[in-house]
Amino acid sequence: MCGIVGISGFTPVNQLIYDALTVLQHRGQDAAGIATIDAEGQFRLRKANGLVKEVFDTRHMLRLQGNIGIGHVRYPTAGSSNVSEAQPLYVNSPFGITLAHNGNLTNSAQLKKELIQIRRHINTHSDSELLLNVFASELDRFKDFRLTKNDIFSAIAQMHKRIRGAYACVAMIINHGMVAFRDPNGIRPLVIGKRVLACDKNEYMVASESIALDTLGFEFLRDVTPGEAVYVTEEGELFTQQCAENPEYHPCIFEYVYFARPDSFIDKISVYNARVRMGQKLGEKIARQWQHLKIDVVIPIPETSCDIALEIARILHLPYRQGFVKNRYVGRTFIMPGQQERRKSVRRKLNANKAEFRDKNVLLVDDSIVRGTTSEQIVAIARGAGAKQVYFASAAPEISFQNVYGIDMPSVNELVAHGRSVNEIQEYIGADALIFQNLEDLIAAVRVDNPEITEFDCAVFNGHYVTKDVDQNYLTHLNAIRSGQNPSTSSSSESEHLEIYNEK
Ligand SMILES: O=P(O)(O)OC[C@H]1O[C@H](OP(=O)(O)OP(=O)(O)O)[C@H](O)[C@@H]1O
Ligand SMILES: NC(=O)CC[C@H](N)C(=O)O
Ligand SMILES: [Mg+2]
Repeated sequence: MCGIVGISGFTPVNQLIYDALTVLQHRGQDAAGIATIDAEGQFRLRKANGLVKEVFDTRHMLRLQGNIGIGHVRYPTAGSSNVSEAQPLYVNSPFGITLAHNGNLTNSAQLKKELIQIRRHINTHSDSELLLNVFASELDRFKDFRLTKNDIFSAIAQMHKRIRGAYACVAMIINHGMVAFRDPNGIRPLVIGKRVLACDKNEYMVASESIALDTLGFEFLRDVTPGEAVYVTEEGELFTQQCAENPEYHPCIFEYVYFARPDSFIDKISVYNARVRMGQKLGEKIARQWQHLKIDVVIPIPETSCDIALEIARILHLPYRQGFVKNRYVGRTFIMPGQQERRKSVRRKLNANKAEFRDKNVLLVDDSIVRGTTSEQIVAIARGAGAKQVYFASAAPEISFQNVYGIDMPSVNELVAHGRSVNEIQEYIGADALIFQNLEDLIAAVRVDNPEITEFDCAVFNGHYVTKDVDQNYLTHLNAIRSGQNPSTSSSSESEHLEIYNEK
């Protein structure tokens, strides 16, 4: 679940994009990158593996000159974690184009074949490189050196016909400006904002989450709608157009469960309110089904489940206690690459506050159980801290199906709920009782703020893929190519090499 940002302004954007990426860091911890266009019309680019604060030194920031730029934080879902697949990505034909992508394509093999046939070289296993080349090939159909806004919009309309999957993107075209677009199902989020300078000129910003606009002092204008494209010319003029033939609103429900920050609004829905309502629904289910259990205290598993657990405690009239202390210097474990790394990090990240567990029946609450990495260890930690009984509640239903739209769950074998009953999962994680949210309740909890959304992408829970192109063959193939894959990150020497190649 990567984070993307783009700013088209009249003042230097390097620091603004850096700040936006730090706010979007929770969406990707593997690599970060920024590209700008300088006063001579040249791209400046810096990208490497690592957190935003590790990737950009002062010397990089000084080189990232220009009043227009885009940025990316990466959580890989295709190819590898290698720095060659870090974003923004770049092509030099038919124009200099850089692009940053959040999502995952489902017809990559087909696109690659088509691109090779029209003599476009693909150098990595990144689906985003394919997407960029499809965009470039569609722009190549226009022979005038200067593209009009209609040319750009019709190139995106053609892309929507060729590309399947999830994609929220921001790009820059040399001599033209900034372009952003969202796939026809709106699976990944994208918002647009503006700020007005003292000289009365408008600067525009697009980002994965509204919090990036808040932090940078941009006014939230609206969500980019599914299938819609945004074009801000070099002169700062904004144009938007619907480019999909049959757009539908199917945002990914897992953004609300886990990915997005609680203070974001996605498609008019407050992520925080959605989580509180998840807590309410789950609390009510616990009250109905666990009357026989005597719970002493409700304890969240920081950080994402805190808002949910607080509401459960309120519904159950029980105390809420911070039984686990989170090490603030360890990032999100679920989006780390490799199971070994994820396992080790849970213990480094969370430690029990023993006084909250001793001789108590505790209800541990998490937003979701995916591979069971967190829950399995946390139940053992709670017991080690002296808990009598350890009950566990998940605010999301059982995750039994692969994700193909930008969450790294390519293999069902990794999912603890796949092929297991609730009792078996309970046994696997070592809890004394386990309860999951119902899918209808999760959907109801999220939908309240925006009833216009009739169907969310809930594929990980129900196996229904909204792009309608995902069949068992594809899922089996995905399982085979990415099962247990633990892509290595690049060495620092590789990264330096790339840096010299790309940077002024
Ligand atoms: O079953 P698993 O495979 O362990 O995945 C689920 C866990 O991972 C996430 O936490 P994470 O540490 O990524 O981030 P957080 O601090 O935002 O909760 C999520 O909130 C669950 O706690
Ligand atoms: N999580 C994402 O959005 C990943 C984007 C893209 N598929 C990549 O792997 O780089
Ligand atoms: Mg968590």
